[in-house]
Amino acid sequence: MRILILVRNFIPGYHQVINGEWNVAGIAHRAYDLEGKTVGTVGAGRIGKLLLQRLKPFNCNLLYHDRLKMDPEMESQTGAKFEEDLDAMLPKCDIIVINTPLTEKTKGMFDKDRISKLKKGVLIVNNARGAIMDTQAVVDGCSSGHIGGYSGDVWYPQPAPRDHPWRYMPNQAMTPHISGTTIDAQLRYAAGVKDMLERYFKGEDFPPQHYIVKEGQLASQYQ
Ligand SMILES: NC(=O)C1=CN([C@@H]2O[C@H](COP(=O)(O)OP(=O)(O)OC[C@H]3O[C@@H](n4cnc5c(N)ncnc54)[C@H](O)[C@@H]3O)[C@@H](O)[C@H]2O)C=CC1
Repeated sequence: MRILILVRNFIPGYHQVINGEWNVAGIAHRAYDLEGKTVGTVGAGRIGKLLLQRLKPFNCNLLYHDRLKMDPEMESQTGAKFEEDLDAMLPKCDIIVINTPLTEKTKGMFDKDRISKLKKGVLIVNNARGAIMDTQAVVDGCSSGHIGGYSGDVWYPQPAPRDHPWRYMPNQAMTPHISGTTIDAQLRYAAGVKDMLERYFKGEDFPPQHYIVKEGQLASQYQ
């Protein structure tokens, strides 16, 4: 949703409607097709893989960077190419989507230097964690136009204070932290919590993917 909102320049069109305006050229000069664009995901775990599957019908050139290569079946199903070197992948991307956890390694991953090496006009979607970005570097990139659009629902800190600069930078399509909180998702959380509590009181282990810390050790994807 956020990729489409940015690539089609949706938000200014929505504001024109509210403001009683009608200026098609004012939207179109910054609107593009998603087809044919290079989209790279940083992180291809559960969400990154679902994203690649959903992007497949848009006929993009799909790239992914992760600590781990996906299984060959998923690679051939999505057509996504593995990029071992993050800094080799990023400058190829028209659109970058961040899907890694916040860890000691990903904190501040998108700093001024890294952003300066991205394609001019790059679109960035970050629903992962706000602190993966250097806040001011994103503001500067959006203000200069080096970043063509930034969208996400995660901020640092949260709740975002009224004077958080991402509220006021140009070309942003931000929301509060809403991605995981549909009514359907809340039913899944409730069922998941019930299942884990039942297992806990029976003295059973949880499914391995549900551990964040086990016996004092962070799960590998958070290290
Ligand atoms: N905005 C929201 O409402 C939500 C945000 N999230 C965020 O999205 C993140 C991803 O979620 P999932 O896909 O479920 O997690 P996941 O654990 O399935 O996938 C994370 C992937 O990131 C990779 N990774 C970790 N550190 C890396 C590094 N330094 N370099 C490259 N790759 C690295 C891991 O190998 C793994 O494949 C979560 O950690 C969470 O922060 C998740 C759900 C809702």
